[in-house]
Amino acid sequence: MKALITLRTLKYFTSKPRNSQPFKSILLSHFFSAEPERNDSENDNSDSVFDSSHYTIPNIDANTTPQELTWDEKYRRRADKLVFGKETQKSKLKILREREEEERRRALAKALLQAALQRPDDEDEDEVVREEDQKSLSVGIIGAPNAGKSALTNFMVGTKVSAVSRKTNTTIHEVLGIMTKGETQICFFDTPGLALKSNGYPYKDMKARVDNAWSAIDLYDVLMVVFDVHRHLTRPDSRVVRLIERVGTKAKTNQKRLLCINKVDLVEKKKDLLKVAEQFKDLPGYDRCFMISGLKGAGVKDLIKYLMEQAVKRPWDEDPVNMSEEVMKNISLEVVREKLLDHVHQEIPYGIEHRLIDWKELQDGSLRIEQHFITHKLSQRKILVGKRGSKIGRIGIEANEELRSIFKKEVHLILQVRLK
Ligand SMILES: Nc1nc2c(ncn2[C@@H]2O[C@H](COP(=O)(O)OP(=O)(O)OP(=O)(O)O)[C@@H](O)[C@H]2O)c(=O)[nH]1
Repeated sequence: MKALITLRTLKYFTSKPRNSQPFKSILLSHFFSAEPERNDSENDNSDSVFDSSHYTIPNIDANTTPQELTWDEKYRRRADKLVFGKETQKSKLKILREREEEERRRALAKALLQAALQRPDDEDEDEVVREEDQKSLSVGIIGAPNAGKSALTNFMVGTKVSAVSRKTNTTIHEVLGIMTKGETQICFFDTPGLALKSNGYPYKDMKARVDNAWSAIDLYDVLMVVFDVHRHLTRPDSRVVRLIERVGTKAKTNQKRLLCINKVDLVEKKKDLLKVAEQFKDLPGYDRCFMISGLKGAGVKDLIKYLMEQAVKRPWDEDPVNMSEEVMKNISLEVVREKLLDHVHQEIPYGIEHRLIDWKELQDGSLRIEQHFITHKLSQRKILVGKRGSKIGRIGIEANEELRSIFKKEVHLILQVRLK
């Protein structure tokens, strides 16, 4: 009888709606971690590969309806009657129905939550704007490492375009983020963090990287300097003030420059913010100063409004409905990199080569993405792979789930850790 109850309980969970997968995931992960220990030799690559098809990933489709129970109701009633008697059978069925109802309620609540979280701008997406009506603006975002450039870009664009993490210099290349609203399209360029000496000029060893960033900034219609006000109030850095001053003194008459005093949410005493505003109020070369929190969104609406007003009549650079493949590829790299940084706390991610190896749209509309981490140290490979592939597996599961929700399609992510 116990066996029958267990069987029925298991059957209940496995016949639950698709959006209640975590239980299955727990089961699978338990089975996975119970695998016999394998030999982690240099040539044994089996545990260094994460393949999303081996894992169950929660379905995020809001329209998912609970699946029907697969066991025929007639046989269920007969079996329950024989085993439990009439009354018990009724109450068991009642419990099952209540659970189903609860699942349905949860699915509905989730769908409502998703609808509420959707940006109102999404309504504009299907509108076709004639080329002669289109307006464009290019915005370069510049600032000291960790100032919050990536978080602000992500907030404005609405998708993950840049890896956000607690470590500095996480932005490894320029990533384009696009915001299209009505007739206006704004392209954001996220520049790598600039490390500066106290005179406001770059260190020699960083020169190539920094020169790149500096030479690009003249090309933008608007240049936004992002500045971490919390850091300024707690651990002031003269290099950052010099960076702000230096950008202001660069002569370029038709380029608008903005100062974004960021992370205001971290400042407890608001009068401290006034002091900072006072300090920068007569700064030459800047058109506007905004107090914002790029992470929480405070003040970002005003900033976007200002940017929309600066847009000029010029055809859009990007198709607003379909993300260009190049942007999607960058997003896939950034999302995986962000998960890597979340799970590997040592400095090693910076020494590891991270490459997109394959990108294919499959016949069923899903995406097959293969990325490799390449290292020349066996010790680094071991850290990345984790015990019996647990670390690379976790990175893969989380990245896969996020990519599915960004691209709104099935993603088959394959990650591999290789030795050079
Ligand atoms: N509280 C708070 N934290 C923020 C805000 N903006 C960014 N952060 C955090 O600050 C850290 C750095 O943010 P990033 O967006 O990666 O900074 P970045 O300027 O792009 O950094 P680099 O890539 O190193 O140049 C992350 O931990 C963010 O979550 C903000 O407005 N408020």
